[in-house]
Formats: sequence, C-alpha cells, structure tokens
Amino acid sequence: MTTSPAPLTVRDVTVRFAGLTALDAVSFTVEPGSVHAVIGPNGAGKSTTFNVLSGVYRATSGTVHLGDTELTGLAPHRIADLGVARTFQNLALPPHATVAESLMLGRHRLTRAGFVASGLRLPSATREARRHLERVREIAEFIGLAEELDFPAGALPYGKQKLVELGRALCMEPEVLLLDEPIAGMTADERRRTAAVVAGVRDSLGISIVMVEHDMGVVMRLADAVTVLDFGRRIAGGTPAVVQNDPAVVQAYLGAQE
Ligand SMILES: Nc1ncnc2c1ncn2[C@@H]1O[C@H](COP(=O)(O)OP(=O)(O)OP(=O)(O)O)[C@@H](O)[C@H]1O
Repeated sequence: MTTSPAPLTVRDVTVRFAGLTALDAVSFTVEPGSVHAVIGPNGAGKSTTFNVLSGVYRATSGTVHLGDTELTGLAPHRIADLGVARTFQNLALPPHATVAESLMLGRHRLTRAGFVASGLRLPSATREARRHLERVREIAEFIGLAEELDFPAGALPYGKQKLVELGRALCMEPEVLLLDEPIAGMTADERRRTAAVVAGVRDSLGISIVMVEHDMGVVMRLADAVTVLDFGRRIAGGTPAVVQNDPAVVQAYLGAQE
C-alpha cells in the first residue's frame, strides 16, 4: 500500500429486519494497525456487524468509511477491492485445490493480465504469474505453511485450513482484515498458533483487524480495543482491561447465562 493506513469508521449503524432491530445506532472506530474485537452475548449483533462491514447486509441507516472512502451499501466484491478482506466462519476452500492454488485465488483481483493473455502464455502474463506466485510463497511462509504449498488444502488439519483461508485474505493485500470467529473449533495448539499469526499480521504487516470472537481469553490477550454489544446496542468500548471491569459488560454476560 502506498497510501497511509486509514481508520475504519462505523457511525450510527442501524440494521432492522422486519420489526427486529439487530443493530441500534452502533458506532466505533478501528484504528489503523490495531486488533479490534467485537464481542457480546448470543444475539448481541456481532454477526450483523460483520455482515454490514463486509457488505453482505445493508445498513438501514448510518455509515461505514475506510478513511475518506464510503463503503456503506457497496457490494461485497467492491468492499474487498477497496481493501477490506474477510474470512468465513465456515471453511470455504475449493475441495481439491492445493494450498498454493487456494492462496492464488486471493490474487485474482490484483491480476492485470487478462484471461486471453494468460491463455496465450504471453511473456507479460508469465512474468505477472511468477510475481504472484512469489507473493503467495511469502504469505505461505508468514502463516507457517510454506512446506504444505503443494498439499491439497482440504486434506490439512482444520486449524491449518483456517490458516489457508486467512492467507487467502492476506493475498488480497488488504488494509483491513475481517475475521469471523478465527479460532472457533480449534484445538488449544491451533488456537495459540492462529493467535500468533493474527498478532503477526498486525505487528509485521500493519494491517488492521476486526475480529468477532467468542473466546474471551484470546480477545483479552490479542485485542487492542474491544467493542461490546448487547441486544444490538454498543454498551461499552475501550481496552480489554477497561471493558472487562465495566459493570454493564459483566451484567450483560451474567444476564445471558440466566
Ligand atoms: N438475516 C436475518 N434476518 C432476521 N433476523 C436476523 C438476521 N440476522 C440476524 N438476525 C437477528 O438479529 C439479532 C442479532 O443477531 P446476530 O447474529 O448479529 O447476533 P450475534 O451476536 O452474532 O449472535 P451469536 O453469538 O449467537 O452468533 C438476533 O436477534 C438475530 O436473530
């Protein structure tokens, strides 16, 4: 990226579904190069927030900006083009693709040589393909999967498959990465490894991360800032330490257990 990193700003976002207010005037800012967690009890509006940010849901009112660029209401692929990449809660890897091929999928929007040039194997297209492959290798190394580049992604253990997905999103060279429950369903070892990769994405690549996550331990260790939702409202926000001791947050989680 040649431009300076931009904040992701969510302002007064409301989402209504036939009489139900899933999000009610929610605002928060994701600072450049930070991990921002969105947490809350079941039904709080976390997935709805994620879906608005990635363009799957349209906000009834309110805005989302990346720097000065308005993302509100844009289609998911446009939002991805503008630098906001997402992962999926459930695996979405093509069944027979290798790790390298799966990562290369993330490069498609950056591919300049058209199908014709690539099909004819023109030198410019070959050069470009080589450049993309180099970047895919770097990213595989970054996520710790350099050894598995030629393995079928679908045959890897679950934790590694999730890392492939994260890698595919990184291959889009995003400014912001949206992670939907990145460590759900993982073993303790896989959780540690994934948390380390996410921290590395922030610290080494300077990419901002918005993370919807249930695992409090990981949220508290990894996040720089936390937004807490309850019944579609933002009830607290701040550093993990501040949020953890906020009476409204404690009450929301206790209430949810009753
Ligand atoms: N597509 C939809 N149509 C109708 N209602 C929806 C839709 N998506 C979410 N909702 C409702 O909006 C509210 C917020 O749901 P959301 O899935 O965002 O919460 P959540 O915090 O992600 O919950 P969980 O932790 O259980 O995944 C819920 O009452 C939910 O039933």
